[in-house]
Formats: sequence, C-alpha cells, structure tokens
Amino acid sequence: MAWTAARWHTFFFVVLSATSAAVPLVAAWGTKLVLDDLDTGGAGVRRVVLLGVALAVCALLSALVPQATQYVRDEIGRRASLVAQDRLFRATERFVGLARFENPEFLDRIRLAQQHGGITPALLVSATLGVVRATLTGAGFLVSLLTINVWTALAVVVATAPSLFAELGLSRRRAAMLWRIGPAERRELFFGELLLNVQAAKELRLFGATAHLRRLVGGQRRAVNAERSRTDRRELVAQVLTAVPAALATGAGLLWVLVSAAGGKGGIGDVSLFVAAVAGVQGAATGMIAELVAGHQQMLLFGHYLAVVGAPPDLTVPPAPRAPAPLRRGVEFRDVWFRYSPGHDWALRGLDLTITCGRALAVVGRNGAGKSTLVKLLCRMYDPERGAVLWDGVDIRELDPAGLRARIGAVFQDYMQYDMTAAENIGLGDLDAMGDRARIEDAARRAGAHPSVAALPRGYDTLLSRIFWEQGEDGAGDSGVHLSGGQWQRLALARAYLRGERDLLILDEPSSGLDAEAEHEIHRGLREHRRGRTSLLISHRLGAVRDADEVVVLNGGRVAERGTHDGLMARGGLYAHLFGLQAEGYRPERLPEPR
Ligand SMILES: Nc1ncnc2c1ncn2[C@@H]1O[C@H](COP(=O)(O)OP(=O)(O)OP(=O)(O)O)[C@@H](O)[C@H]1O
Repeated sequence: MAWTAARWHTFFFVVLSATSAAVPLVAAWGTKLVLDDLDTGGAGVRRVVLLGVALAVCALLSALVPQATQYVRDEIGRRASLVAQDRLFRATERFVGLARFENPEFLDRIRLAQQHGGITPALLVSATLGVVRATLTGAGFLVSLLTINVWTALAVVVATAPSLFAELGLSRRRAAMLWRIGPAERRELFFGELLLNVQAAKELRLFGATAHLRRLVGGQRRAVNAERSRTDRRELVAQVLTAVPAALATGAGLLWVLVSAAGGKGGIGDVSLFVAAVAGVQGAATGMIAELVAGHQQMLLFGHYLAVVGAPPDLTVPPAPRAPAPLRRGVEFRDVWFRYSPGHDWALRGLDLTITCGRALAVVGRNGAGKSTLVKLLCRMYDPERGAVLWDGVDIRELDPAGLRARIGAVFQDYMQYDMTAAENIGLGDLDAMGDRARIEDAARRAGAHPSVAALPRGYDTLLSRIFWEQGEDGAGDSGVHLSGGQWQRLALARAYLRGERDLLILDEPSSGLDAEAEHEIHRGLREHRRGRTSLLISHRLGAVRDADEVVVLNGGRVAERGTHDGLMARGGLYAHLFGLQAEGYRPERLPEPR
C-alpha cells in the first residue's frame, strides 16, 4: 500500500534509514581513531583533520536525518491512509444489504479498521526499516565489541534476548486488549455524541438526563482505563524484569574494560569504543524491539482492516446478475418468511402479496406488523429466510441489486436529513440531476417544498445543518438553518420525485409529519402521480389509503385482510375496526360549533 501510494517517499525512506544506521557506527569508529591518534601522538594533522571533518558530517547528518525521516514517514502515512480509507469504504459499499451495519461485532471491526488501516502501512514500513536499521547498527557495534572482548559481546546479546520475547508476547496481549475494549469505547463515543447532539439536547435537558449520560460516558471510560492500566502494569513489570540482566551485563563489561585499560591492556580509544558499542548494541536492541513490537501490533490490528476489506458479500449476488427488465406484470411476495436474525422473532410469516403493475396498493396494519420490513425486502436490503420476492416472476436474488434499486423510487419512514444544502438534499435522489437546478426545483415544487426552500437565506444553496460552519461570501460566519419536521418530509418526497419515472414507487408514511392542509395537498399530488403507475403506499392515516386499488392489512407478519376500502369496511374486520377508531375523532358531534 505504501509503495502504491508513495513510491518516491518510500524509496527515500529506505535511503534515510540506511544513512541513520551507518552514522552512529562511523561516528564511534571515527572517535576511537581520533582518540587513539591523539593518545599516541603519531598521526599527522591532515589525518586528524579528515577524521574531524568526518565526525562533523556525522553530527550534521544525525541532526538532519531524523527530521527528514519524520517528514517522509508522515507523508507516506498521509498518502497511504488515503488509499486505505478508499479501499475500506469501497469494501463497505460492496455490502448490498443492511445486516452488516446492524452487527455490533462487525461495527467494532470497522472502527478498528478505520483507526488502524490508514496508519498501518506507514508504521509498518517504518517498523520494518527500523528493524533493518537497528540490526545493521547493532551488528556493526557487535562486531566492534567482538574486537574488544568476545565474552562481553555475548553477554550483552544474551541479556537482551528475554526482553525481545517478552515484548512480543505483550504486544499480542495489547492487541487483544484493544479488541476487548472496543464495545466500551463505542458505547462511550455514542453516549458522548448524544450529549453533544442537538436533536437529543431538547429531550435530555427536559428530562434532566444529561448527568445520567455523563455518568454513563464516565463509566465506559473508567472500564476502558482499567483495562489499559492492567495491560500497562503488566508491561511495566515485564520491562523492568528484562532490563535488569541487560544492565548487569553492561556494568560488568564496563568494569572489565576499565580494569584492563588501567592495567595497560588497551588504550583510551578502546574504552571510548566500548562505551559507544555497548550503548549502540543496547540502543539498537531496544530500538529493534520497539519497532518489532510496533510492527507486530500494527499487523495484529491490521487483521481487522483485512477482515473488513476481504469480507464476503453479505447477500449473495450471482457472478453475472441479470439486469431487471421494466416491470410488466408486478412484484410478488411468495410465502416470505423473514426474521432479522435467528435470535429475533419472525417479522414476516409466510407473506403472500402482489403489487400489480400499474396499480396502487396500500398496506396498513398495527405497529410492528411488518410493513417497513416488507419494504426493506422489496429493495433487497435483506433476503428472506424462506420464500421469495419475484420481479415479474424472477427471484430478485438473481437480479443486479443496483439495477433493481434504480427501478424503484422510495420515501422511507425513517428518511434521512442530510447535513448538506437544500439542493444537495434533493439531488441525492438522482445524482445525474445534482447539478440540474431546474429539475431539482421542479421536484421540490411537486413535493410542496419550493416555497419554504426559496425563502431560505440562500435559497437552494442554504446549508440545512447547524453542525457545520461555513464562511459566507461577505466573510461572515454562516452556520445554516434548521427545517421543521414537515419541511424535511417534503424534501424527502422531493428526493423521490426527482427520481422521476421509476417502475415502482414506495411511500412509507410519506405524510406523517405534515399539517392537515399540506397532507391533503401532498396526497392529492400523490394520487395524481400514482394514477396508472405501480405504487405501494404504507400509512396509518387510513383516509389516505381509501382510494388505493387494493388495500392489504398486515397483522403479525402475514396478510390478515385484503380488498378495496369499501369491501373491507363492509367486511367489518380489522381494517374496519382501525378505520372506525380513527374516524371517531372526526365525528361532526365532536367538532366545535362554528361561530
Ligand atoms: N433492524 C431490526 N432489527 C431487529 N428487529 C427489527 C428491526 N426492524 C424491525 N424489527 C422488528 O420487526 C418487526 C416488524 O417491524 P416493522 O418495522 O416492519 O413494523 P411496521 O409494521 O413498519 O411498524 P410501524 O407501524 O411501527 O412502522 C417488529 O417486531 C420490529 O421490532
């Protein structure tokens, strides 16, 4: 990834690493030679000056190389994280359905993948080169030590080994700990965001629940901190225990060299080289261990990134899916059984239902009857566990999901309010029309959104968000506006209208937030729009569904009744009961006397 993202930078990183490996070694030998020359007094001035210049160059390089290395590594990190992020989001785009986004374990994995996927390439390159650099420097100093005394060299190596193995074990534990604390960190993030969320602020303040949430955030943080502290303490103990033998070996070696020098065996240059070499070997070993551990841990965490990027599709799509043909006969649910997971109850239990081409079908029913689930299956956000959804007789699992969705226009019950401009909020319905202001305005007009959008401070370019802050043309800060619930709903409808002539229009509670006048107006427009087209309307306002060609009543995930409004009323079943309850509130005797 690093090579793909930043070829030249990676190359320079290798060069800089080799340089920084050589510099301490050259400096130590240069110092020894200069000291020996000065001590014996036999060398010429020219040689001493040359060695001095070499030492000065070393000093210059050791001042500059770390800065340059840091810059190059950061640049690799920046470029590689762009590539990693793009690959990650491409991978999540491959998830055709919603199941993965409702799986907490997978969400934890995505979070870790997001956190580590971007930085891992640069850190791994850095760690790998760090290990190579430390090995080169360490080997150089080790050879230098060997020239002085074999046993000291061996003792230093043996004393350093335990720390390497201990650190690798600790690194595995640390990665496991990061995975373990994932759920608590996500909960902390969620509660923390709720505390700052403008939508939640109203309720939380009214109910006086902010302190409760603050305590929840604190509780999660304390749990996370406790886990981290436990790991840190374990690391501290292991590091102290493994550092002791290394320090003892160094001390013993130094004592031996000093005693030898005092006894006339070896000069001041040897002492200087010994001190530099021991520091060099141990520094290299510590550096190597740190880099190995960092690399090891990154690789373990990178496993989450690879798991997300390499995750198989959540819904099976054939290798060469068929493009759905324009709808001619209709969409049929044939004995569809569906539950959100094996741990959940059935949401649909043997549903049989047909949306006939060119006809308006209305689906009504109590809360939780399965109406929105039906819509999600129709758009292939999930697959049925048993039975099938057929598009003109073809199982939608054989069709290209994107092609299927391109044939559908929809307003979902839980439609989105995007923190973007009004034009973008509508334009997302059909990206081809994003830059086409005439089409966007037309869709807004049909949804009854135009007057309120046109009256906004910057019309269609007004930011519908109080989250972002933008600098206006006059230099003043502009933090956007808030729309009312009904205005947002009209924008969602405009988004659906922008999609224009689709084979199937799905409207899941399209007018629940509208005032009576607007609702009447919208439904009049919808009636016109739906005439002669295939549509599915879900609504609790039974007055809005009475002119549908067919009304289906769902109850407990299956069809309880079906027929026209008049037929169902005559039957006196669930529909008639629900309609009667609603109508009760509108009986003339309940209306105030006109003055
Ligand atoms: N994402 C989900 N995960 C688990 N269960 C779900 C999920 N969505 C819905 N359910 C469950 O499936 C059942 C059907 O829900 P659905 O949203 O389809 O009902 P509905 O008829 O649209 O209700 P309403 O009139 O309240 O909108 C309910 O019992 C609900 O709790």
